[in-house]
Amino acid sequence: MALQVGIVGLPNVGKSTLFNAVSNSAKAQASNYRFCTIEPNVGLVDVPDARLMKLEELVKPNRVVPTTIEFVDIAGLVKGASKGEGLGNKFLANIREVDAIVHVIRCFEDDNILRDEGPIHPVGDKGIIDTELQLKDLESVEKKISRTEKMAKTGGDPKAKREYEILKQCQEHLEQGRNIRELNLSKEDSVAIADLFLLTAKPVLYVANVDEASIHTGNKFSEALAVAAKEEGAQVIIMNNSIEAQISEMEDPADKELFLSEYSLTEPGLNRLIRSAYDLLQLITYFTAGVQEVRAWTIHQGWKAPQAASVIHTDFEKGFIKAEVIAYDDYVKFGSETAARDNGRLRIEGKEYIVADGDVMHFRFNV
Ligand SMILES: Nc1ncnc2c1ncn2[C@@H]1O[C@H](COP(=O)(O)OP(=O)(O)OP(=O)(O)O)[C@@H](O)[C@H]1O
Ligand SMILES: [Mg+2]
Repeated sequence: MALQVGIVGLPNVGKSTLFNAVSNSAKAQASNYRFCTIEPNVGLVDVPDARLMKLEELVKPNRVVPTTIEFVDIAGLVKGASKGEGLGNKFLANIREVDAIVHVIRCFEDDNILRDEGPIHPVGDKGIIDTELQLKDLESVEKKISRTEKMAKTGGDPKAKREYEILKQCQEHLEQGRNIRELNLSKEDSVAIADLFLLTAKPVLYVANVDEASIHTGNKFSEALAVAAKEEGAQVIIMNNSIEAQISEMEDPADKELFLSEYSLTEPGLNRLIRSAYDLLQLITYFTAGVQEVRAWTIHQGWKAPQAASVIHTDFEKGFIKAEVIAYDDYVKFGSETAARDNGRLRIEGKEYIVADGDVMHFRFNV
């Protein structure tokens, strides 16, 4: 289950620079870390997780497999993109099925970097992109309304009627220039629009792409953006995409350390971004740890043990018997599975167990 994140924004705001940072950072890792470019604009990267490194140290496995996240870079959207202006429209389809959106906003001044929208204006820029995504969604909603209208109005099916009501509600909301995610539709009601993959229903986080001097403090632009983002309960990550791209190009870890310390950074901003995307999607990680392989797996918060097992193999879910679980902290405290077991810290859990972030799991199953 690779989580997919789509990068959107106006032209020339630093989207591809961010994407290159993402792609390079994976390439520059040790050889047992994977990178593949699925398409020129889709990059699969490892999710940085210090716990995985710790488990590697303790278990000394043949290989370590992090969990991954996919980034999709699209061409800059311009005003009118939803109606086919610019290149963006063609690519909007690419982000239909992403799980979350990272919206990059230019928060740096540089006269050499072309900008068609006048002085730097993060909130205005956010508005332009929001509008394009809303118009695109409106198109999808209206198409479905015209498809289902007759049935909802003439048929006696209450489900079709309810769906129609929700669609109308979405239409009205979009026409008012608002995003679908604000509607907070119930799980049940979301079903009515699930097949539309609405862009403004997806969770969003903002990257304030700031100038070098502002990476720790932010600047007046990122502050204005933060106010607007707060209104919609969204997070803003302050970073400098050019610096990120430079960090990611360095292959020698010592060079990287030095570069980071020159900027008084303890880690790349990219790590913060990836972790925030994880939180945004309410994902958690559990581990499997054996001498062959130490591996991180991504699941949704609240998943029970059999469902968690299914990301390894569907047979694990079907034939699930029980799970042996050691909390990450216990594993580290006692240093090995055996020691944790000897100290009574290995639990046997059944089908109803809700997996916790960091659990080290071993599944027993029938085939
Ligand atoms: N924080 C920053 N400070 C200064 N320059 C930056 C910063 N981030 C990116 N740039 C520069 O801005 C230019 C545009 O960046 P990039 O190509 O990543 O934009 P883009 O959003 O992908 O544009 P497009 O929509 O045209 O694909 C590049 O020259 C890049 O080096
Ligand atoms: Mg680009």
